Amino acid sequence: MPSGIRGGPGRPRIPIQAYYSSFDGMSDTRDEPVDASDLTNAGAPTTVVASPKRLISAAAAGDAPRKVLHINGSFSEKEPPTSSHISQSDDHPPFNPPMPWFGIDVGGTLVKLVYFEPQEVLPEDAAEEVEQTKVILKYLTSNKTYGDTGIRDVHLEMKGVPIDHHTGTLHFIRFPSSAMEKFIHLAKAKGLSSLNTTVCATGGGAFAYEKYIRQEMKLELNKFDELESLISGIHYIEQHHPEESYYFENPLNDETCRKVPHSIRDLYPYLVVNIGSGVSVMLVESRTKFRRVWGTSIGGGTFLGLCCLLTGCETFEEGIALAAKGDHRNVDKLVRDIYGGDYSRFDLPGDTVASSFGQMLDPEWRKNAKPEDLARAVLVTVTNNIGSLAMMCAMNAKVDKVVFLGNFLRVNSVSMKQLSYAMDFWSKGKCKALFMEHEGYFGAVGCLLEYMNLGRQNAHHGGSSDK
Ligand SMILES: Nc1ncnc2c1ncn2[C@@H]1O[C@H](COP(=O)(O)OP(=O)(O)OP(=O)(O)O)[C@@H](O)[C@H]1O
Ligand SMILES: CC(C)(CO)[C@@H](O)C(=O)NCCC(=O)O
Repeated sequence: MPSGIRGGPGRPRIPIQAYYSSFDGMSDTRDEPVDASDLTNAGAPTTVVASPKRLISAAAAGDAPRKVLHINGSFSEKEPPTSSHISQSDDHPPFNPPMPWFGIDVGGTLVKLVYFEPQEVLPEDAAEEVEQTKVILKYLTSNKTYGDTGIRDVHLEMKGVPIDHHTGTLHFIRFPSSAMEKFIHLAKAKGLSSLNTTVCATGGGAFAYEKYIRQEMKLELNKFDELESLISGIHYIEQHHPEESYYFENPLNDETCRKVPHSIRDLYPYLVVNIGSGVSVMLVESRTKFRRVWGTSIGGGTFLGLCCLLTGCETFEEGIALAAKGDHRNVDKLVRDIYGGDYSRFDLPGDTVASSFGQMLDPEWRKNAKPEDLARAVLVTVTNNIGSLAMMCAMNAKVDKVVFLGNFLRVNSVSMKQLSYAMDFWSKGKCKALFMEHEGYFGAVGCLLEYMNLGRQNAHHGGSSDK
């Protein structure tokens, strides 16, 4: 069986279309059909690739395969192969996809770009590619900000990490999705489109900007499912960053609260609640098996949108800073505002929110509510709603670990602590809220892994949804 091709005995197979290209020089490819029903006959020496452009850059790098197998289709209906199917120890020859090596996740609010800088000396005979890559590398790594809105999260950088046969540094960069067109022009100006490369992208924007990217940059675009990328990114980062996941001990006590590292490796099953613009909830049952079980439109975008509307703030950071010093009790109606105390019969303490924004029907309360109180009330409303949804999904799936991710949690310890407290309170201590340091970058990491695998497989499939 050629390296990277996995079927797995007993799994249902669906048709695969395949053909060989004989490769005799810089631009000569000839297609020969093969019997795709028996890939074990594929013969040696074969490398599986996705893009004819790769052939040309492989020739430039001096590692062109004699024959190339192009595959369209899936390997199995139930378990599509992803980067996570291919372990670091797979016995296959080193494969170098064209540089630069990055994955990009174009979300509803933010674009996340993860760039892999290899430690190794780049091959001499790919001089042009290397030179251009160096220009891009220098631009990315010598700056911490790009234009008006691009930011490199230096504190998240990961050094000495392996991807496939390479070791290097992962850089984490983000900018608003509204700057996507500007980014495309900047990338073009930095010479990205002159490289023989394929761009791998995930997130809704990979679809929305597909035509524009193809037109402007004349690059091949490979789109990957955002949730599949997210899950494989989680597995990868968890494996290579020792204190990635953690929980909060004593979340609501400022003096004793502390972050406690807690690995989620092989702790299946667990829920992943990704809080981006909207919220997706996934049940992860094994390294290769997950499904989207629920979602809600009341997410990070809701917080930011309502916060801008109610307080006049302009940025997420401003909104979070306001919320941090506000008091939601000046806006929300509590159980004790209705009962005069606890509603003991059903275990509802008096300080539980009975009605979010419930005091705002009174003109006097409205007059007294400060912008920071309103910001806090929006944050509490959105966070509580996500928490109770996560709790119901956890109960339904009978899991006791819920991993909360997404950029809504960036610089937002208020929500993380509140989620920790709420999960613990509602589950009577049975359910634990976990968090991860690389918050919103997992989709982009998964996409990078797909890119690094592009040479060995050409699969693109999403998880299922049973909402
Ligand atoms: N600098 C920022 N600018 C805007 N929003 C931010 C910023 N930092 C954190 N956020 C929060 O993160 C959310 C976006 O999170 P994330 O990047 O994970 O999702 P997305 O990919 O843009 O959205 P989706 O997955 O729904 O398409 C915003 O809605 C906001 O609440
Ligand atoms: C549409 C996506 C998946 C885009 O990332 C996300 O914003 C989301 O899960 N929104 C919630 C949609 C819903 O299930 O109601």
